[in-house]
Amino acid sequence: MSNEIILVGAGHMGYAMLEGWLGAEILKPEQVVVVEPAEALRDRVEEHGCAAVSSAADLGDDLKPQIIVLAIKPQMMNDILPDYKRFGAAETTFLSVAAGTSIATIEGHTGPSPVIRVMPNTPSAIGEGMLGVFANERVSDETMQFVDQLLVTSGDVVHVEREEQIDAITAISGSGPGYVFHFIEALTEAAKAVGFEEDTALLLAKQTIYGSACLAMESENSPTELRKQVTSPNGTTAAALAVLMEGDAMTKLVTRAVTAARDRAVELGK
Ligand SMILES: NC(=O)c1ccc[n+]([C@@H]2O[C@H](COP(=O)([O-])OP(=O)(O)OC[C@H]3O[C@@H](n4cnc5c(N)ncnc54)[C@H](O)[C@@H]3O)[C@@H](O)[C@H]2O)c1
Ligand code: PRO
Repeated sequence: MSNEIILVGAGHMGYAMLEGWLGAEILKPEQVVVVEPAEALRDRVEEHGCAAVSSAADLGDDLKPQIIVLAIKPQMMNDILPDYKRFGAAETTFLSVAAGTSIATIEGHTGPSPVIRVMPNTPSAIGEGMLGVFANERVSDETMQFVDQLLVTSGDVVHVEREEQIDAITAISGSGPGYVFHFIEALTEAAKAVGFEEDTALLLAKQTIYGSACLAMESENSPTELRKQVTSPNGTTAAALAVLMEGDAMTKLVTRAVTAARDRAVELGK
């Protein structure tokens, strides 16, 4: 079996994953062909030694890829997928990272095909991603093993049993970095409000989130226990948490946000 991969879209997500795969030497540059209309983004992948073309029409007639990675916007799927119909109903597996787009939508264009949905996140760019995976029954064990090998170079991988769980993963870990970056923004603004310059405020916020995330990963204690260890009775943390936890405010707000993201993923799939 060949390991040839066509990567459709080398934007934020497509490029982040490609860098991980090449960096971990799971793939050699000559095994990947990238389809990307933006010239600057083609140049970027060509610097890694990958071939890059601007449209599917420029792909060779004799190409028989093992995997086509779809890293394009969900709103573009219906326009772009017909260009890949010729690879459908063959040995090619379609791997989509698009939010919302269902396997049924993809097979609507390609015909019955092996399809894997992966929901990565942007920390995949530095190998610290969280990735959810769902594969249809047409995906062979051999291809799934190979794809898992690729995906672990981007971070932690969980397989889910039902396709709709990918929408829920999208709302937690797919979009999650956006929530965390917003919390960094908020903490930075708060640091400025209590008197720090921008640079120091940003450092205080980023290192606090980074250190806390590392401790949560490394410690055997739960986040609840770790929170209690920070919180002296009648102390400073207690004063702040009284604001954030009043009426479960933070949990309710985050749950509303996650539900909105999950609902949007469902909507994008329609
Ligand atoms: N960015 C994230 O955090 C994230 C996380 C998980 C999943 N995703 C999913 O990844 C997908 C891509 O998102 P992104 O953030 O990388 O967007 P992006 O805009 O950075 O990348 C999309 C790329 O597709 C290219 N493109 C447009 N038309 C094309 C065509 N006809 N053929 C090939 N390429 C074409 C664009 O030039 C662009 O570089 C989306 O479906 C999104 O839901 C994104
Ligand atoms: N970025 C994509 C979006 O916002 C999908 C998850 C993260 O739609």
